[in-house]
Amino acid sequence: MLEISELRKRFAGGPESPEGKLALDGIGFTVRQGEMYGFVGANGAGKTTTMRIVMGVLQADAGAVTWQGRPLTYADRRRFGYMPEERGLYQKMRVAEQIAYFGRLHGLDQAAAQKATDDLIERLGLGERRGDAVESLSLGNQQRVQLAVALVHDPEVLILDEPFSGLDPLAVETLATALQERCRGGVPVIFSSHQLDLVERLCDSVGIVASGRMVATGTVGDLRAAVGRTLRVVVRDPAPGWADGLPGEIAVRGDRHELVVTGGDDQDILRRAMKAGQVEHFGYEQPTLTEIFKEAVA
Ligand SMILES: Nc1ncnc2c1ncn2[C@@H]1O[C@H](COP(=O)(O)OP(=O)(O)OP(=O)(O)O)[C@@H](O)[C@H]1O
Repeated sequence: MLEISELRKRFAGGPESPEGKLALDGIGFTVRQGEMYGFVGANGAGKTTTMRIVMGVLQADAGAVTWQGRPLTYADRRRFGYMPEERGLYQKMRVAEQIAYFGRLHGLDQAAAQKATDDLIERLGLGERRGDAVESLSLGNQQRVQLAVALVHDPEVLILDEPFSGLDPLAVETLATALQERCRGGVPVIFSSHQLDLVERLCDSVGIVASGRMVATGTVGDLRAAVGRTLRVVVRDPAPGWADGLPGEIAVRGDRHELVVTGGDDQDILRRAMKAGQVEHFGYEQPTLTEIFKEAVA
């Protein structure tokens, strides 16, 4: 289990802002074996800083990161797989050579590094590009190589900073499948993303961070329950003002009015909708992660 508790980090300021920037103000969450954890938040919320602290690239001012119940060491981190936000491939090096090289850096012998490289090249669909220099690859293929580099030493934990950004749907599926396989093998996976639909689909648990603080964390189910379900009503060609005073938001699309409410007497709303026009839809819906996110950071 990877446990991140009460991380605080202030970056030093310049002459214009001598107080600096408080990037993390008590970030904490736990990721268990075989759990896929989505780390989400607006730009500048503190996700990259948190991941860098976990990987030892940055030092926290306070707080702790523990792995299997004891403080994380350099040796532990060598067994982790990391995809940094700034990426980190040698542009002139060829794909297969590069993946094997990172395997060696993580302590694999030549034969093991070669075998892991061949497996990953096959698994990530890089076969035709194995002899090409990284700089000649598309963004999506570079990202596949970046993931291969993070996976080559069969890591105990995976920490991935926006692994899906800029990828086409096929590359997203390839990467997602590779991560799910590792997860099924018991590896905790943390990834940050702004693609909330993807996070909702892939992750067991989610952490929402805003201005360096955790504003929500738990399973998507827990977060849904906290927000509560919404009632969506679509009425065609209704009388004007039919929804006045109801506790929700109304959107007008052509001759259709869509009302979304989180409270109120549903039977009363139904009666009013039927009186106002033709009711095309009336039903409760679970909030999406995007709605949960908006509510949490509001
Ligand atoms: N080296 C640094 N020096 C000064 N401030 C920094 C530094 N690194 C990050 N920050 C600031 O710390 C805050 C958190 O940044 P961080 O990169 O962790 O956010 P993020 O959630 O990863 O954002 P994004 O989604 O845009 O990648 C931001 O206000 C950022 O400007």
